[in-house]
Amino acid sequence: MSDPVVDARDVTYRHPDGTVAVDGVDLRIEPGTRVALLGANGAGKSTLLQLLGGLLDPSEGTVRWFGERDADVVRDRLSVLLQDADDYLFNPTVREDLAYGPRQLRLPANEVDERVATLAARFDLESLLDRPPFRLSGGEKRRAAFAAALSLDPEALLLDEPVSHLDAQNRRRILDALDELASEGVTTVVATPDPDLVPAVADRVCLLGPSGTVVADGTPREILTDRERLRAAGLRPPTLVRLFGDLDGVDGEDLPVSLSEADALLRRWRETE
Ligand SMILES: Nc1ncnc2c1ncn2[C@@H]1O[C@H](COP(=O)(O)OP(=O)(O)OP(=O)(O)O)[C@@H](O)[C@H]1O
Repeated sequence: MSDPVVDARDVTYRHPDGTVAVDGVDLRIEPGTRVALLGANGAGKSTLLQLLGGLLDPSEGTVRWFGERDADVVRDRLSVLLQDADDYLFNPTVREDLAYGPRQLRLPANEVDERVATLAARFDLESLLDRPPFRLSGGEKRRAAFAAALSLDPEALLLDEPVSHLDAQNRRRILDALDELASEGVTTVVATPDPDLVPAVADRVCLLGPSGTVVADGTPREILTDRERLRAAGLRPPTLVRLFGDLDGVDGEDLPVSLSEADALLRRWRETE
């Protein structure tokens, strides 16, 4: 069996002022899985994502990536996209930002150009390639940063709130890209405070409690229909669960947690009318 993409054991992160942001987390992420780290603001999602991505060293515990103890050895196999797009756009043009990673890997020039062209087409960046990143809108920057994170063709992608504050079209583009990556077998980990987003991006949900611990780990259905547990974690159940869960006779496996499940349920009702 192949090594897990990430294997975190009893990981704790303490800020210099003593604040414990992540507390004793055990988390093993298998290749090809889609995981959501779901938690309220301040729950420790960003800190945990940075620990899992090797950008922060744990105060206690260990993290291994593909079986390795040194994150630098696997840097080109795993990309992390944090919330601030500006962190990923530091070259004079978008084109150079997309080419930066592949050049670092010393890929031949024609392959670098090919990767840039493919990413530009995938994220609708063609007309922006020769612009300086600081002349892009917020949504365009997010698309460019996402493309830059994919420029190394990583086996795993860890993203912090990838669709927050995006309009419907940009949101759709990012979600389509995540679907495509999943179908290619890329492992994705998405940190989000939004239970409504979870069914679109994950098959497994790690629910963070208010104090940096993982309080539940299960399928979207198991986690998103557990209203009590979500409330204890400072979150509201997803809209669909609140809407359909209050109707008589809709419970258990019938309760839709995704739009496609809600659509199927509505169709069944229409047929039996
Ligand atoms: N530099 C810091 N010094 C001390 N405590 C910090 C620092 N940065 C974050 N924290 C604390 O660490 C905890 C976890 O923060 P983190 O940013 O990981 O949470 P989050 O779940 O990503 O939140 P959000 O959804 O608001 O982005 C919070 O209690 C926060 O106040």
